[in-house]
Amino acid sequence: MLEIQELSKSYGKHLAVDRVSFFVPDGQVGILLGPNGAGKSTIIKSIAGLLRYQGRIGIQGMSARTLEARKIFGYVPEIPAMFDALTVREHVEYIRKAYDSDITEEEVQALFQRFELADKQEKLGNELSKGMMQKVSICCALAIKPKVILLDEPMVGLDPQAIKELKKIVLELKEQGVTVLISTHMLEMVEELWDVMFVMDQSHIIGSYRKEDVGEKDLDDLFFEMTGGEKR
Ligand SMILES: Nc1ncnc2c1ncn2[C@@H]1O[C@H](COP(=O)(O)OP(=O)(O)OP(=O)(O)O)[C@@H](O)[C@H]1O
Repeated sequence: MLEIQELSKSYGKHLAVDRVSFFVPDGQVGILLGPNGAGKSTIIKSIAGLLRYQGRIGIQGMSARTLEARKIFGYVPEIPAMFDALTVREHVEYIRKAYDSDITEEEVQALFQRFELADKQEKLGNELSKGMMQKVSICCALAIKPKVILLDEPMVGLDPQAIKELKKIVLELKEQGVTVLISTHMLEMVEELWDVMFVMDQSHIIGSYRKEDVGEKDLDDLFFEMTGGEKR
């Protein structure tokens, strides 16, 4: 589970996230949906421990600042960061060791197969395309076998096959009871995945929905109603 209480973050005088609170239960997919600059990445980076913030972030009931909490969550940043001198395989190996993960070699190979990285395992970080880096970054986060996973705009830069695979993986994680938080500005990317949706605009959550309450209503209509925009 992921619990955010009164999270605020300023960059200098600019308040990027203003007293945001939300909760994603075990085995559910939460979506942070909003336009560019709404504050989604700032929330995700705060949860990942990359920023100083005000408020409380709980992961499985523990403060996100604790080592115990950090050991059980995976994070896929918006912009993947690779080690230039490590191969694809070594990236995953590094994470496996750092997190003392019990992921097996077979499971690592299965992940590489799913993301079409099996024949790229010996390529170095600085020899990868942007999309390949994104795939390695996803494999690294999954190699932790996390209880909570944060995916910041994960579909951007991925090819259609990888998007399909990632969506399948998100549904599998959900089945396993993992808590997933995905940020996106593209509603159509998460339509079949979400359980709880937090719509953000200008540093705030302006509305939240649970899938069971929305029923058959058109999500686009709800979203544009809330943000005051026009439907495409
Ligand atoms: N390092 C930074 N220094 C100063 N301002 C920042 C910094 N990072 C983000 N901001 C500002 O904070 C606000 C929220 O940015 P954030 O990246 O969280 O938005 P976002 O919803 O993730 O947007 P996008 O969809 O474009 O990734 C924006 O106004 C942005 O300009």
